[in-house]
Amino acid sequence: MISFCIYVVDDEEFIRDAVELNLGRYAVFGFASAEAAMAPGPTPPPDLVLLDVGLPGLSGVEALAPMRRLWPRALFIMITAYEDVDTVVTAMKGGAYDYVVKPLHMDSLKNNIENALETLRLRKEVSLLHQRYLEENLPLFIGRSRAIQAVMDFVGKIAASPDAPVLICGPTGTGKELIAGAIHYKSPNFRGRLVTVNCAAIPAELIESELFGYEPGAFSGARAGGKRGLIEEADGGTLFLDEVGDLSLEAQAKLLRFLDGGEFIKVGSARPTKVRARVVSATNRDLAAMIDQGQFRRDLYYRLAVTRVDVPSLMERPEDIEPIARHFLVAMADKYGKRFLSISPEAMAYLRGRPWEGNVRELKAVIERAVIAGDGPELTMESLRAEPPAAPAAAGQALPPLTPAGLDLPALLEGLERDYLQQAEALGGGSDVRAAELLGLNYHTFRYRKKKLLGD
Ligand SMILES: Nc1ncnc2c1ncn2[C@@H]1O[C@H](COP(=O)(O)OP(=O)(O)OP(=O)(O)O)[C@@H](O)[C@H]1O
Repeated sequence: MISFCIYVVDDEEFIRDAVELNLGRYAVFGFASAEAAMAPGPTPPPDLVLLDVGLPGLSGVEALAPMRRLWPRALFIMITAYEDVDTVVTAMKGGAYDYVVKPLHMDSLKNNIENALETLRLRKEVSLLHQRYLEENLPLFIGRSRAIQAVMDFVGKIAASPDAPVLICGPTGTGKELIAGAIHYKSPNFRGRLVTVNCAAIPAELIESELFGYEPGAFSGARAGGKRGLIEEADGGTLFLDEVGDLSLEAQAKLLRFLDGGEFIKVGSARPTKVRARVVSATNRDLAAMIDQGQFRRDLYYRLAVTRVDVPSLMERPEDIEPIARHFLVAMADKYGKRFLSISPEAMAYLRGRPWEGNVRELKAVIERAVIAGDGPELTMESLRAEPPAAPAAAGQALPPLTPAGLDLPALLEGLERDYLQQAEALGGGSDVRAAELLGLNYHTFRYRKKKLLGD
């Protein structure tokens, strides 16, 4: 059971005594003035404050703001001598939770108090759930370098302000998406959804309807029931714009309008829709150079980069290679049901010396391949040098003929695409750039398809 501390701030002693007497199961402390309640002392900070409006010295309404600063989690019930609408409105606007009118009737006061305590109980429960949810969902971000520790400190700080936009910059495979997830799950926005938009993978002509949605019948080919846009899906949560540097100038202008007012107009609608979501964006492109070349809007950059975090390449933080390699060794051994306990000194020296153009993603692929190839318990040079595993040959199999029974073309095409993606991954030897080339795909489209069909 959660125990609560209640302050009664009233200059009438019998009111303080009556509340204390009636709420004996809580820790109740009485004060004759606001100043006395706020003075440093041995009493614990309150969860609930019953605050008389007509106090000597600072009035209850005047004391509300400094008290809320002092005890930001507490709830306030104002006590007024008569139902003075102006005073009550001012107090409620100032953040009071409720009010009661004198003369006090203990039964109804108890009701007001129990309601407030129920709200506090729910808040505490939500915060415990958040804690548990964090333990289950928070991505594990490994790294002992000062640069990565600074990134983690930053994530902890930014999480507290749920509306501030964040721009994450850094080369491919450095964990930008992981950081976006950490920002979402650590902030109060965790109650809403984390919606990821891969800006590079959505064709320019579709970006508007994907982001903003459309009304029924907005254009020919539109779904009969209309469509909720991704921004709306992120209401109350986080909108993660991955590869934001790939947005067309037209889409940039529309996004800017949303960032300026929190409002947007769905295709085919006359009314604006309002959404509150934190916008986290990421890019591995040089936005400053793109601004100079007129490919990225400067005004949009400033709106996105209210706070900015730069993630260095793995080569710039070589001290992270070892812990990350060990982390993936454990994860991959678990995934493939193998027993790997260590990495040989020779293999570790090799890992430290590689250029890691694909950064952590490439390191992960190399460890995964070595675990598949080796037997354990030590990861050796031999398993690191092993050829990439052969990809399934299903793509080469004959396609089923179309018969009167019909076939599921989307599923068939998806299976075919999955096979080719796996083959390209294996042939690319851990480099997504090479794998994309092998399939004649733009790198970002490859990454998007791979994430969608293969899960990373
Ligand atoms: N510090 C880290 N600790 C553990 N895993 C990491 C770390 N950094 C990256 N990873 C892993 O590496 C892979 C690539 O990370 P992620 O997709 O977040 O990179 P990215 O910077 O968003 O890449 P891109 O710019 O190509 O989209 C993921 O599997 C991620 O879990």
